[in-house]
Amino acid sequence: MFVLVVSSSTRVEVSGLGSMSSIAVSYGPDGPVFCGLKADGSHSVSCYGSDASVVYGAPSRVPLLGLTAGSGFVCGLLLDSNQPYCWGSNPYVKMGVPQPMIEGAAYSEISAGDHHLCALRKTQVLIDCWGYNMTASYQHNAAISMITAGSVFSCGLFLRNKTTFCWGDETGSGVIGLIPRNIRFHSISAGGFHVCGILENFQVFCWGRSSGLQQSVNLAPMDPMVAVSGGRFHACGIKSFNHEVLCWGFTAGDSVPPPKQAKFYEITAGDYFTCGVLAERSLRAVCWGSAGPWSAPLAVSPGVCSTNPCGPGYYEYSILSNSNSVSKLCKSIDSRVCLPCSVSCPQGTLESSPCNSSSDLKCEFNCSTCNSTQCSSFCSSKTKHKSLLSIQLPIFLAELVFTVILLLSVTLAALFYVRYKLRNCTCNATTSTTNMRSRAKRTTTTSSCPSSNKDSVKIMPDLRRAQVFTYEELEKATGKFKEESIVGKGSFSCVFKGVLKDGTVVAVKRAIMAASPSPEQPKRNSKEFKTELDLLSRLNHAHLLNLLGYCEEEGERLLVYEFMAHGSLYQHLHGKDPLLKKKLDWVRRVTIAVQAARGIEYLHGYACPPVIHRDIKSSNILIDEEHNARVSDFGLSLLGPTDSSAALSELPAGTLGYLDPEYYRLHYLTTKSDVYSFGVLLLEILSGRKAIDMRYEEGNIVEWAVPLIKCGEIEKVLDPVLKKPGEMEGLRRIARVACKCVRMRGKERPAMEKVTTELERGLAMLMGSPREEEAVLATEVVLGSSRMNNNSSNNNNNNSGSSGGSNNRKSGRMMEEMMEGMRAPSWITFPSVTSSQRRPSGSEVEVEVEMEGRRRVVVEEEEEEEEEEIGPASPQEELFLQHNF
Ligand SMILES: Nc1ncnc2c1ncn2[C@@H]1O[C@H](COP(=O)(O)OP(=O)(O)OP(=O)(O)O)[C@@H](O)[C@H]1O
Repeated sequence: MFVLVVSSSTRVEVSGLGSMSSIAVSYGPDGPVFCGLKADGSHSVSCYGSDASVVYGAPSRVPLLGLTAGSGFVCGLLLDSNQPYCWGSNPYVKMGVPQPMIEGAAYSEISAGDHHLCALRKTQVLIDCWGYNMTASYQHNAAISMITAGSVFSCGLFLRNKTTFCWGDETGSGVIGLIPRNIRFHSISAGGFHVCGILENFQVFCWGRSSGLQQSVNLAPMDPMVAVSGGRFHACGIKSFNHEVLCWGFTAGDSVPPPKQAKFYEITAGDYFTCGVLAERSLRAVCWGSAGPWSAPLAVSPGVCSTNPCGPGYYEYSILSNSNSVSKLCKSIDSRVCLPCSVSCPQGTLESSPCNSSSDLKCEFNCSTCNSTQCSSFCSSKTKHKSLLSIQLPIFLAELVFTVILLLSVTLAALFYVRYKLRNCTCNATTSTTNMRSRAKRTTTTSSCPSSNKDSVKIMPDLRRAQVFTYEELEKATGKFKEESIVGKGSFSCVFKGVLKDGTVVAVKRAIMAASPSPEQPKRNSKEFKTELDLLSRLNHAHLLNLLGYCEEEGERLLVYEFMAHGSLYQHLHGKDPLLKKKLDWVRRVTIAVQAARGIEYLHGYACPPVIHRDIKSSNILIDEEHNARVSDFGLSLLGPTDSSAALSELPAGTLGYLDPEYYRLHYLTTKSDVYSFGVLLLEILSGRKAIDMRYEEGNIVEWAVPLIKCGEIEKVLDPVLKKPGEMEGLRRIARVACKCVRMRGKERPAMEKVTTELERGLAMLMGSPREEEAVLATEVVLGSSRMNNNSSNNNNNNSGSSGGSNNRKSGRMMEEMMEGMRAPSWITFPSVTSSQRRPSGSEVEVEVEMEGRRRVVVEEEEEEEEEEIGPASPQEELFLQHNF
């Protein structure tokens, strides 16, 4: 039966910049993060977004009652002890349980502002606050029903007389002086510099100062609301009439509007970003506003669990799961989520069943007074349905059976045909592999990319290598994309581990999709998906992540990669397990750096036109089963101009801390922007610190490490968890090259090939090579296992005895042994596959180019790069860095 659940309600809900809810949005310099309590009764939290300290710091196994968030941090109310627990980073709020914590204190509600957190004691007359300008206990004479926090202030609502009170910093907001003394509220929700409340007639009233903005947040719409939530300069509410969201106040230019015609149970706002739980069976969360993740691939609880019975005007939320049992949202049997009842049906509809303790009011169209197309189609389908049942049912059933049989036979025939075709394909596998290899070989040998004849040497898109998977196959492989299969999350995607039918272990990257067809985000996801698919199917290198296939079905976009058993370098350096970091000794770290450098060098030097990755960072360096590094995540990559020294004018994209200042400031993008990011990565590897880590006085790794390295104090930079190596020269060399990579001017940074050479020498010294110049070769054998073209070295390499695949494998094993501490007895040098392919610098070189079936020799000249010392940053540059990082 058609059921329409709409209309106004007797109860109101609030959650805002910092009110407690089942969902929360943190904001701040590292971007917004959405966190939500899962709808599976576990009370565990999951977070999605760009601020790694919030996303990865979330206590996913600790049960929480509710959430609130501020600038760069999220806090949950612990289910067991009723004390707050915060994670993320904020200089004013202590992460973990905030301190000082009064022994035995138990709280019923928490609410966070920009840099503070307040909690209402269960006794309801005492509020404890922690953080910027607010650390104190506030005693009241009357019971308080709820609290909420704005940017630098907090407010509460008295239970009995329903008036409000606020405290904290009045500057900028004026909320304290402007409190409406005689107005009674159902509830209140503070935003950045304002407070909005729902009056007893369900209309919204806001006060505060809107900082001179034209779209004043104080001008709330007239529509009655069941929930309201305040952002920095805006507020959003759920309309009581149809549960759709309405936002008002200031919105940034690039803002995604709230989804149209979507109904919500709950909403919460960050600063310029708002999220809500959809009032549908999926209980998905969707977000809108500026930046951020646009939806979360999990069901989120529509409200906070309470031990109190749902009073009059509420109904207990329950939903039938697939197995027809009621799915549980709360851990304890005595707890429940109470949602407000709708009290009347919208115009043109009639009440079909009233709100009771277990279900909301249900309405359906009144077929006798139909005046909308929606109503007409509902009524006509109802009539048709009736007549079908009475007259046409037997015919309909016969037709149905016939169609099913027909479909089954067609499907079976198709299946047999595909199987037959596939059986025929198996014997061609070697041939196609050989073809692939020869294609890859061509890719490498066309490295010089001469501008005179650029079209003829371009790598043509070749999507044949990427297999097309069906959604069903990947769903099966990942156990229906279950939570336990998630191995990582990015800002716009979730990565799942999966096992294909043939036993291949794969990583499946699933784009997090916007529920609303907002103009910007789906385009962006789709663009990143296409870029990654297009680039990865053209590129082939031992140190680039291999794409196995993709699936694009009904709006789902999935990429399938080789599975990287040891996760990302970020997880090793900054993950929860400190042992992982310790295990990554100097040789392993530098090995990973060399391998990543090789992958990037390939993108810059051999792909034609060159590829600029634009998002080099430790979470995009993955580590495979054999501990080899692979560069991943080509979603932001761009094809550069054929002349690799020329620049593109692109709006900056990437990750803060790794972004090239020249690109960030001037939108001047060249391959040297990747060199800058790689320099930051090198400093991260050497120091074990994050690119930006606000726990330190100097939070920016470049600002902190470069002066120390330049003063010769490299020991102060090296990761304290590792013992200093006996021979420091290798690491010194690497630190120096890192400094060169992060020079302010792109032109002054070395090209990737130089960086790789320097790193290889550093690694050789670290491993005790007697002669640094020779040492390069030994590492290349380990690191440069050229899966792409095992024999391509023959072109330029005279010493071909060890360049074959088996020798590579053998030497790879030997190196692995060495890396495991079982070093080979003496220094071993092998001719290098990779260096022979590399475009040499500083001399006249001959590069063989194969074009249109003909071979020709291109003579290329390159200038020797000057090895100048790193000059100090100019005052303007320093100012720029301080300002931006
Ligand atoms: N092929 C893979 N094998 C194993 N783990 C993977 C694989 N690809 C990605 N991951 C894991 O998933 C995480 C997320 O990857 P993803 O590329 O989506 O995002 P990211 O680069 O970390 O972040 P962002 O998208 O914000 O730049 C990675 O950091 C890594 O831990």
